[in-house]
Order: sequence, then structure tokens, then C-alpha cells
Amino acid sequence: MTADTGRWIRNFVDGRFVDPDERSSFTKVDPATGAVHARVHEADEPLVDRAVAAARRALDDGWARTPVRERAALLRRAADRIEERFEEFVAAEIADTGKPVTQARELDVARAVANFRTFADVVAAAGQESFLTDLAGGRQALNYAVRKPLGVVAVIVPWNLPLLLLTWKIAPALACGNAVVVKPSEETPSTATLLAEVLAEAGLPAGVYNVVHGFGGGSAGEYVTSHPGIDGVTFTGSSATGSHVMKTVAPRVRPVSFELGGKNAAVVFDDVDIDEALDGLTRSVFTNTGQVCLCTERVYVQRSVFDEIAGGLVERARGLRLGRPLDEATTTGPLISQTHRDKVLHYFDLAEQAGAEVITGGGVPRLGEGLDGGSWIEPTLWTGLTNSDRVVREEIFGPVAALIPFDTEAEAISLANDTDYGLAASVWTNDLRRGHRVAQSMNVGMAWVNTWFLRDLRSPFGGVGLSGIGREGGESSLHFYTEPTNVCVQL
Ligand SMILES: NC(=O)C1=CN([C@@H]2O[C@H](COP(=O)(O)OP(=O)(O)OC[C@H]3O[C@@H](n4cnc5c(N)ncnc54)[C@H](O)[C@@H]3O)[C@@H](O)[C@H]2O)C=CC1
Ligand SMILES: O=C(O)/C=C/C=C(\O)C(=O)O
Repeated sequence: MTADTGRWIRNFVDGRFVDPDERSSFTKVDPATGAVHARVHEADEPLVDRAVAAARRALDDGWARTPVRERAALLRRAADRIEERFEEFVAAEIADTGKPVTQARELDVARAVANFRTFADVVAAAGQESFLTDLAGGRQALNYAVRKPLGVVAVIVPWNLPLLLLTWKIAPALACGNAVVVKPSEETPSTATLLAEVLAEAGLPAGVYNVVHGFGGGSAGEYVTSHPGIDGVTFTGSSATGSHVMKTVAPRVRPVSFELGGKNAAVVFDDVDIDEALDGLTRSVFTNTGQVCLCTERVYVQRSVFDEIAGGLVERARGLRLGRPLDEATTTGPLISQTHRDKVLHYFDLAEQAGAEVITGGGVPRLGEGLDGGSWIEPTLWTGLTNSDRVVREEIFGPVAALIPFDTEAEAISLANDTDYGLAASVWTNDLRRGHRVAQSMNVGMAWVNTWFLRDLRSPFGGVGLSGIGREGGESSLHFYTEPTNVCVQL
């Protein structure tokens, strides 16, 4: 059993890779060069039916009743196997995304390992709710909640951090005794497929982890989310698609967990340590070429340090090194596709029409060395925009930010909260009290002070408004991936 990341990327159903069908396939392009690197077998509706049926069978055959310690041990073995095959995962992620090798190693694949280990620990330590209820006449009742697996869970994931986001969902799902049908992004099919091998090697029973490849509407994504055999959907991706998936599952009233888009603000006060703030802001705007839902696209800077922060960020943006993913000096990869680059370039036009000053970037770089067929874009910063401009209101998902001055703390809070999204924010200040105060007043799921994307995987993660529904992470994940049955015993 092997998953070819060379020519064919295959579906994995009921513990086996499915023979590909030439008539139902699509090509996968390397975004760094524009060259085709694989052909992907697109799952049709009957294959999705088979995947859902296999998942149900696996639950009924005993996976749902496996003791927690066995499931935790399996997750630990999966983490060990990813470590053993670490460079294969790194190579597969790079082939699909063009991301720099240092990032693939230090963020994407390292987090996959951490996701499995964390949820092995979290599930092993989890307790259950219980209450002693006082009754009239001195008697009591004991209430306790037994948590059972949600069932067959549809896992729909995007292309920006493919393995990280997939394992962030399936580690807790499997820890809780669920079976999953995974639909990776059509842009990034490789690592989910490779993971099928690793999970089988770790001893996961056939049918518990299934992968179906394809697109969204009219393809595998819709077949999975609209399938009557699905008991819940966990989705990370755009707010528009999240809303669509919600409508799809509404008639059957299935639970959803959505991590959606962001239009995240950074608020920089004039008491800040400028160099530290600049390092943090550079990471928050440009990591993964701006393709992280948490990335900052709005930077509000107190007026007295505005020019210094703007100048420093420009210098750092110009210092980023775009180039071959396997070159360890490369800091910044391409966008995921030409289609996505067209979208980002459209926002470049909108910024210009709104009267923005482009203080760095604003175009498509010429890199030579066979890279000009890739979907590269320049790290770009704007000034001269306001909160009413589309560029400042809509998620762009590229290496871009608008820098906007403010005068008072109250104004900064109001500007940062003036958005339909509500995922993340960062506050940069050396005033401890102000840091807490402003962070707590952000209408977001996650607010960082003097840092960004610093993760403790036990803490709740998710957004409000257009940024999502529910939280994952630690016990929040256990709650989504289980259903409680409360038992009340009169004593
Ligand atoms: N984490 C995030 O916040 C992400 C945000 N985005 C944003 O979304 C924009 C569009 O990118 P896409 O790749 O099209 O993201 P998307 O949100 O449409 O795709 C995410 C996943 O959903 C699947 N999908 C799409 N339509 C579906 C449907 N009707 N039913 C079931 N599954 C469906 C896709 O195949 C993919 O696996 C980007 O430009 C970016 O702004 C994209 C990826 C991740
Ligand atoms: O750290 C995490 O669990 C997730 C980070 C990023 C996303 O959710 C995203 O880009 O969608």
C-alpha cells in the first residue's frame, strides 16, 4: 500500500487506496513553478457513499467503544510515525504549496506531531461532568454525563496549512472515538493521503480514516457535507463556503464547527519596544505569504510612532527572501495558485482606486530560475486607506497590510473592532495594564499581547461573527467531537 505523490494521488476508503480512474481526475500544479506535479483521482458520489458506509461500519465494529487509553496510545504512535517519515511529509507539503522548507519543518509538520500528542494527553486526562442534586426530604440524585463519539464526522480542510489543520481536527476526532471522511483541498491533496499510510501503520482500523479528493460544489466536498450518513461537519476555510456548508447541513440539523476567515487587526501603541513590535508584525503580516487565517491585514499605529513603524516594516518586507522552497534561506513562498493571485492582484487595483500609497511591493516579482511560471507576488504595504475601503474590510489572504494611524486608545479599539470578522487581534505595548485591557476589549476569539500565533493547543481557538462558529482546542474539541448523555440516578 503506497500513496504516490509522484503521478497519482489516490482516494483512501475502508483501509485501502482506490485504483484511480483516468476519466475522473485533475492535475495538481506546483505553485512555485507552475509545473504539474501530480494527477489526483476525483472521488465521485458512489465512492463518497462507500467512504461514509465504511466509516459507519468501523464505528459499529468497535472503534467507537475502544478504550480511551488505546486511542491515546494510537495517537502517540501516529505522532511517532510522522516523525519517522518527517521529511516525506515536508516534501509532500512543499510540492503542493511551494512553502519554504524551514516553515514546512518548523510549523506545518512539527504541529502535526504536536496535534496528535496533545490530544492523546487531553483525552487521557479528561473527566466527566457530575452533580449531586439535593432533593426534598433529604434524598439526593446523582447526575453524570457520559460522552459518546459524535459518529461519522466530515472534515473539510483548506490549502494554506493543509497537514496542520487536518491533524488539528482528526487528532481530537479520533481521540474521541469518531470515524472521519476527510475532503482535503483540491490544491493540497498530498499530505492527507500520506497520513492514511501513517495511521494504518499506527494500527488504526480500516474505515476509521477515509480520504476523498475533489472540489467543493458538485464534487466531493458537497457529496460529503450533504450525505445523510454524516453526523457532524468540521470545516476550515472561507466564510462564504462556511455559510454554504451551513445551509447544506441545515435540513438535517447536524452540528458544525467552523473556523472561517479573518481581517485581523494589530494595534501598536507608542510605548512599545519598536524592534520587537516590528519583528512580531513582520511575522503576523507575512507568514505563509499572508495565507493564515490569523494573519494581520490591518495595522493601527499610534500617530507619534507611525512613520517609524511604517519605515521599519517596509525595510523588513524588502528583506524577505522569495525563492526556491528548498533553499533554507527562502522566507517567503508563492501564493497557492494563479487564481488566488488574481484575487490578490484585484485588491491591489482596489487599493490604488481608493487612493492608497503603496509603500512597498504592489506587483508581481520576476524571480527567474524557472520560477516565473509560479504564482509569486510581492509583499505589499499600503498607507492612506481608511476602514471604509474594501481593501480594509475584506479578507485578502495575501502578504499585505494597510497601515492606519490612531490617536487614542478608545479610537484604536473602535477601529480594530469595526469589522464583520472576529478571529484574532494583536496588541503591542509595554504598558501591562493597557495590554490586558485592550486585548480583552477586542471582539475576537484570540487576542495576543506582544506576540502573535503563539499557541497552547489546550486553549480555545476559533472566531466570532464571520470568523466562525464554536471553538476547537483542548476540551473544546472534546466537546464538539462527542455527544453527552446525562444519566440521573435517584439515590
Ligand atoms: N483558513 C482560512 O481562513 C482560509 C480562507 N480562505 C479564503 O477563501 C478564499 C477562497 O479559497 P478556497 O480555496 O476556494 O476556500 P474554500 O473555503 O472555498 O475551500 C476550503 C475547503 O472547502 C471545500 N469546499 C469549497 N466549496 C465547498 C462546498 N460547497 N461544499 C463543501 N466543501 C466545499 C474546498 O474544496 C476546500 O477543501 C481565499 O481566497 C481566502 O480568502 C481560503 C483557505 C483558508
Ligand atoms: O494554530 C491553529 O490551530 C490554526 C491556525 C491557522 C488557521 O486555522 C487557518 O489559517 O485557517
